Amino acid sequence: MDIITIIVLTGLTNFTFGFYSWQQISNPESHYACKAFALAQLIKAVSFILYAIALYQGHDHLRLIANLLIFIGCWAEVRSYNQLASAGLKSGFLWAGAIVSCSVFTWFHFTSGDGPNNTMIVTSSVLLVLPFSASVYALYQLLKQHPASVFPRVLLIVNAMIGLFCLIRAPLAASDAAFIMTRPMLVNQAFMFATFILGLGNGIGFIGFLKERSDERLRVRANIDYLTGIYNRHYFEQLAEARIQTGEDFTLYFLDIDKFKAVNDRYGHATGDEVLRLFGKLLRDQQERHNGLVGRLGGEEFGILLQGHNSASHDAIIQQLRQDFADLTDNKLGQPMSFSLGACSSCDASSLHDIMHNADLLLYDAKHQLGSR
Ligand SMILES: Nc1nc2c(ncn2[C@@H]2O[C@H](COP(=O)(O)OP(=O)(O)OP(=O)(O)O)[C@@H](O)[C@H]2O)c(=O)[nH]1
Repeated sequence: MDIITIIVLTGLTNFTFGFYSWQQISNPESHYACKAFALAQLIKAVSFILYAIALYQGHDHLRLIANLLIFIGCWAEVRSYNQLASAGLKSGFLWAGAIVSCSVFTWFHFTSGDGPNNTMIVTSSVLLVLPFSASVYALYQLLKQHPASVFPRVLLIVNAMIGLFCLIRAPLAASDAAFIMTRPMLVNQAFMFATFILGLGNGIGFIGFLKERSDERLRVRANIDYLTGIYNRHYFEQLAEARIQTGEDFTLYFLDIDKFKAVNDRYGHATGDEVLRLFGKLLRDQQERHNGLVGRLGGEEFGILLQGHNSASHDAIIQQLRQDFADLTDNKLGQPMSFSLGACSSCDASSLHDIMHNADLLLYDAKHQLGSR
């Protein structure tokens, strides 16, 4: 395919992904790296279109502008990957990279004679190795953080591939004075095709990664109680049902904080929230220690599922929970708080519904006794 056609296609690809990413900036589920990525793609889109025009018309200064925009676009892309992976590359380094690349290229442009020539190809190839290496570094960090995701791998492969291509192209161009972009050479066509694949891979990899990330966040949010950070009722029941299906023996405890309304009334709703968070954290610690399952069932009512039947070990766990909750609330409010509970084991009922119903009745009895005291 004609090299100018490939360049135009590359520009259009960058434009498409840039436009889409730009629209995603205002999406609250998006990542802040989206802005740098969108800018990078749009800058590269403009640069490739200008480059195609410059080569077509033999316009030297337009070719210079297009090349400078490519450097800026590549460094902006490094910035987006750096933000996405929190890779720790300093902002000053990225700015310096862009400024040095543009300055060196401009100097060679004016000293290497008119028209496209091999010096310019060597210069641009060498200068592009640095941003691609920095991108590879940041994307490697991203891959380490998300080893199960295919998208960081795609990004890493296309950026490493084009960086390697630049490394190979530089000595090839240096050894051949006739090595110019407008000459229909296989290496040039292959390089531009690789650039097209890079544009495609970057767009698919970046947008795919953001989509995967936002899906995961939504999934977590749908299952987690926003205040306490433990599972919500719906997900708690789902996981408990799954344990029934596998035939696991367990005991379900319903816990309801006593006199909670008085905390709200006396100290305010924010303090009430903090007590709930604190209780949620205590339960989560138990979940981690005992491979249990905990959830907020609503208001100041919580569920804890412990493996096995009611036993001395369960009593010890509940006792520890009571003690920790009393100590923490005593410290915070100057009065120890407690909770009532009702329990039912999986061998005393045939369905989750019945287990929960029994536990609820026993909790109700416990509350009733507390009220009549
Ligand atoms: N701060 C806060 N309060 C909540 C939340 N959800 C429910 N509540 C409050 O929890 C209180 C529950 O009141 P009650 O059902 O009377 O419970 P209680 O005061 O603990 O009484 P007993 O259970 O009988 O000991 C109500 O005042 C609700 O407004 C929440 O997310 N945050």
